[in-house]
This record gives sequence, C-alpha cells and structure tokens, in this order.
Amino acid sequence: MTDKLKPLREKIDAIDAQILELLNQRAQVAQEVGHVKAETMAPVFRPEREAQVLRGVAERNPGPMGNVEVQTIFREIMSACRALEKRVTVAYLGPAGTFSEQAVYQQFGTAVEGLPCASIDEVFRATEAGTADFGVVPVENSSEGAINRTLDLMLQTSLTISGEVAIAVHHSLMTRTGGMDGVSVICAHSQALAQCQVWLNLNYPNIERRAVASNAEAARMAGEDGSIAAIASELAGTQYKLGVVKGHIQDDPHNRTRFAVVGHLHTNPSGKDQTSIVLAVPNKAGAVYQLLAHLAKHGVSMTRFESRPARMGTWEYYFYVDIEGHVHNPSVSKALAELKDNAAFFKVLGSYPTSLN
Ligand SMILES: O=C(O)C(=O)C[C@]1(C(=O)O)C=C[C@@H](O)C=C1
Repeated sequence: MTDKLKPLREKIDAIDAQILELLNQRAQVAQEVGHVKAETMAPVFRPEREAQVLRGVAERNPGPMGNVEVQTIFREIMSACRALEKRVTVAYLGPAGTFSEQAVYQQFGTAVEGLPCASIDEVFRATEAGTADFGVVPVENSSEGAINRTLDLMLQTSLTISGEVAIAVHHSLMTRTGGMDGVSVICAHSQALAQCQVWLNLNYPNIERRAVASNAEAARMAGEDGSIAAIASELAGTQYKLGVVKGHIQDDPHNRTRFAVVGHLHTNPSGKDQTSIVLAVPNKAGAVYQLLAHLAKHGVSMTRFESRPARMGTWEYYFYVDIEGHVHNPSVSKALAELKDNAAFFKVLGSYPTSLN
C-alpha cells in the first residue's frame, strides 16, 4: 500500500511545486496591474474581468475537475491577487454568519474585509459614505419574492449595481442542546420564518415564532438562552456553538436568494450582461404595455418584472425591470432611450455580468 502511494505523492509534490511557482508569478503580474491602476486611479475590483476569467476557465476546463470546483479555486486566486493590489471592504447585513456574508465570499472570494452592518439601510449608507468599497444586499428570494427594503433603497441611492450573486439558502433549526426540550420560542428573520412556515406548521405549530433582525442574530440569541431555537444557516450555528435539531427545513428545497453588489463603479461589458432599471408610467390604460413594447421593438429580452407601490396615496407603481444586455449595447441603449422619453420616471440601476450560477 505505502509503496504504491509513495511515487504518486512524489508526483503530487512536484505538481504542487509548479502550482506554487505559477501562483506567485500570477501574483507578481497582479501587483504590476495594481501599480498601473494606482497611477491612473483606476478601480481595483473589475467584476467584468473576473466574470470573463471564471467563464473562461469553465470553457477551457478539460476535467476531471468539475467547473464549479475550478471556478471556486480561481475565484480565490483572483481574490488573493486582488488583495495584493488593495484589500476591498464589503458591507453586508450582519452579524457574521448570515447568508449575506456567504454571498460576499461567493462574489469576492475570502481575501476581503467584511463589514457587518445592522440593517440593509446601513449597508447602503456605509457604501455611499465610502466606509465600504461595495455593499452586498439581498434583492429577491425564490420562495418569498422581492426584498422590498432593498428595492425602495435602490430607488433613492446614488450607488449603481456592479454585480449579482445567487446562493442556495438552506435553513436549519438549531438550539444549544440540539433538542427542543424547554424551547418556548423560535427566532429568525421574518423572511426565514416565511420560507419555513409549512414545515413549522407541521412540526411545531404551538411554539411561538418571533421575527428578529437577522438569522445570525437569532443564532446568537439561541447560543445565550436555552429557551430559544434559531432558524439559520449551519455556518451561523457553528459560529454560536448550536446543535442541529433538523437541517434543510425550508419549504422549497431549491430555495435561493439573489444578491446585488452595489457601489460607485460602472461595470464595463463582460460579454454576458444584464441591466436593471426602475420606471414609472403615466397613469393611463395600456401604459405599461406601450412602454415594454420599446424593448420588444429592439429585440431586448426582459428577465424580471417586479412592481412596488409608489406610496404617495395614489394607485401608482414603480416597476423594477431586468433586461438582457449592457447599456453599452446599441440595441439596449436605443430601447432605454425610448423608454426614458416615454416614462414618468426612469432610472438605470446598473449593467453588470450575469451571475455564474
Ligand atoms: O485584470 C485586472 O484588472 C486585475 O486587477 C487582475 C485581477 C486578477 O487577479 O485576475 C484582479 C482583480 C480584478 O478584479 C480583476 C482581475
């Protein structure tokens, strides 16, 4: 057994030495890029370039390693190289252990400075003020729909969307002991309670449910008080030393949340992009239909359409629309110019690479 392993391990050692050498060669080039960028005050984080690199490695990947694994490794390589240029600070809805934090790492890799914030409002404020270079905010959940606070803040903010990231959201019920004896309340963020309501109605119909600021906050509370059970990610459970009563309790096994990366950066085209806009239409029959006809006329596909009341006491709405393509594409820019001319309100939230997953 050991005799057979020895030469194979020697091969691995030799390959690792090459990988290490190449990684450091790459890091040196990234440092040179960093110097060029510093001279021209160019932004360090370039989401369109990172998306191209990640798509490229998946296209060229000969296997047997899977594309997701190869992309995870290259995301970390770029994260480490980027950190040699500048360590980017990213604000997210904290505390540590939230799905928002997971989304930060999925987009930026782990060589970033995470800045946990108490609310989505604070994520926007910290990014607008420059305390953070970017913010990561939840936009929509596949079971529960839009995150309204994010949509409302998008309307007012001076920030633009420079990227998006989608993550699988798996909820676990957890307590200090890993059992439910003595538990009188189940705490979680209101979205998580909603995403698990069928399971909770079936299994714990008589235990009070309480909405708190975040799932990680619920996990922190459960870590301090044996009468509290938390619904959160297992990552948060580990952080606060909780035992799992039951994993994967979300009603939809494919539950996902999409996050937007917001910042001051206007992302260049990556080759596969989308654009988010908000608009309002004059209050007359057929106005929405007429407006969207401008997209169809220029062959622009709509991938998302969401409405929010304008909250001015009238029956008026803001429409949040995602379309395929970048504002620099001629057909997109023509369609948007026509939309703008005919809308009562119009704002481009940003053009950015379509997420990999
Ligand atoms: O190409 C660049 O602009 C780089 O800074 C290099 C690099 C990389 O490591 O590949 C790092 C950071 C950027 O976000 C994009 C790519």
